[in-house]
Amino acid sequence: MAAPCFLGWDFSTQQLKVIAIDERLRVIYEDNVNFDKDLPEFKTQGGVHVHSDRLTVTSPVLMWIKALDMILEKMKSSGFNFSQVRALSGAGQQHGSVYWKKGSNQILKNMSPKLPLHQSLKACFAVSNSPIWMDSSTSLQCSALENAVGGAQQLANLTGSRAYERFTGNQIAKIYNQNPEVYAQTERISLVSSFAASLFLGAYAPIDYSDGSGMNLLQIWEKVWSASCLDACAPGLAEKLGNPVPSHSVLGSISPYYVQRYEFSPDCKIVAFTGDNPASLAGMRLQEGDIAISLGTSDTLFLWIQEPTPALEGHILCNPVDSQTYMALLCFKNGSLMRERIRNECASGSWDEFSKALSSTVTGNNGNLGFYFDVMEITPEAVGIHRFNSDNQKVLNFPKEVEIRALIEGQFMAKRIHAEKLGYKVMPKTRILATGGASHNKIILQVLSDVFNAPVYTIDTANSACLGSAYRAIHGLVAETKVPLADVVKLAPEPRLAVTPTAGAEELYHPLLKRYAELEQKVIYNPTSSCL
Ligand SMILES: O=C(CO)[C@@H](O)[C@H](O)CF
Repeated sequence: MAAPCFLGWDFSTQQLKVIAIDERLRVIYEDNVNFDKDLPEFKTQGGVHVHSDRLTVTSPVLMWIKALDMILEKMKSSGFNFSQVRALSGAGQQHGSVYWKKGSNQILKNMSPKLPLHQSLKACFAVSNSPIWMDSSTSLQCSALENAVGGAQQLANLTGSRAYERFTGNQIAKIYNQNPEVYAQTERISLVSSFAASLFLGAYAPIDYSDGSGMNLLQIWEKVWSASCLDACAPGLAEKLGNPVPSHSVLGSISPYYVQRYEFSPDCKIVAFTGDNPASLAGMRLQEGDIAISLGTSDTLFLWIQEPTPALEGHILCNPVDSQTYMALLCFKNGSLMRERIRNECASGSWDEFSKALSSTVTGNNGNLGFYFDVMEITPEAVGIHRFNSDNQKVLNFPKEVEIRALIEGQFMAKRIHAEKLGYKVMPKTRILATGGASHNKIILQVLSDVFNAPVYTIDTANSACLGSAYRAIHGLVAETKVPLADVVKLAPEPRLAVTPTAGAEELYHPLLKRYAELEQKVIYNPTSSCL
């Protein structure tokens, strides 16, 4: 009898990835299909089409389906034993939407195992090019939605976020506004995650609470669709969405299509798919009190939050591994490119020199504070470089080593301030899980640890969404027993402790954090005011 295994899928922007793990969580297979390289007939760049208006961004839904056909054939040719798969789950890029044409549920249910998926499903979509998270063409729909529910903060209180152009409700509203006949032909609207789950289920799969939190449509407290939001976007929308489900739900057994064509076991269970960021939270095995910080081109924070306070920045989502709690997502656009520009100007382009300069300056930088936004920042909405001395006077420049510390301390103080605005509380058991380029620099991590007064661990998250999906496949089989995901995956490799807080740092940063928050109000972008 072949040893049981579990599959995790990730339908991300640029590629389709799959990972197989055994019962001891060891990776026994992984593969990917790169949309640009392996499916050139779709002529995508980075997996997407940016339209001529520079605002509309879509991906061909048949490309995603062909990628699945391709990866399953690759697995079959490599001799992968599908019969050993006990359960599978997956992730999809958040916010993207798929529009199934009337009658498609029947086609899904009766796919012939003699044909690849894309041949059976090629006529199933009312919209061939799905809007995805990089789209920003729905500002009118965003304003209409916020007005309909009583404003941006009210919408955030209801759905966890103010209106964002990429969020699915606004995308659906645009399609209804611009192509009512396409909307009328649509029997079912899926997210990328629930669309992918539907392919394996052989029927329409429900949207899970966590990815559903990225639509501006789900009441995150009651976990039901908000009637006022649905009505503001399009008529009869509830029926087209179906009812949302807890993210750990077992949706059913795999479609007979896969049993007959690939020899999956008929008992292989499908666990609800979710968004890529919620799946990454599972893959990083975040627990209550943890903060995951991805230090990349943009810096992203994932937070596990018990009692969130939705704000006009950031996003509160239902937690994918514990439906009684929440997760927050904060994105800081000025991340590594900002750090590299200051490194080039103040440390001759050398990270060693940058680190030496950071080590040579005192914690708290003698009260000098800086805001560094080469591009329009989204958390908060601000742009430009703003420096203040210890008397809160604006200054035009700092000495190079002071500039370097002001940049790093400022970036991390902003993260703590905005995390706490969303309801996060730094607790004695708080761990920071750092990933991404800058997480290899211990001098930078020491500042992070001091600002948060918490130990910093490093983890490799290259496949976190895929791995998190495989973990969630295991968890889904036992979730009804209320076993937490952390217990199910305790055999996974532990994060590595990198640095702990410097004694006295908390007392020093406490007043600085307060000053930073006050000064931030002065630099926030106000198109009508003269420059500061
Ligand atoms: O828009 C985002 C999150 O809100 C992105 O991280 C997408 O999920 C990437 F696929």
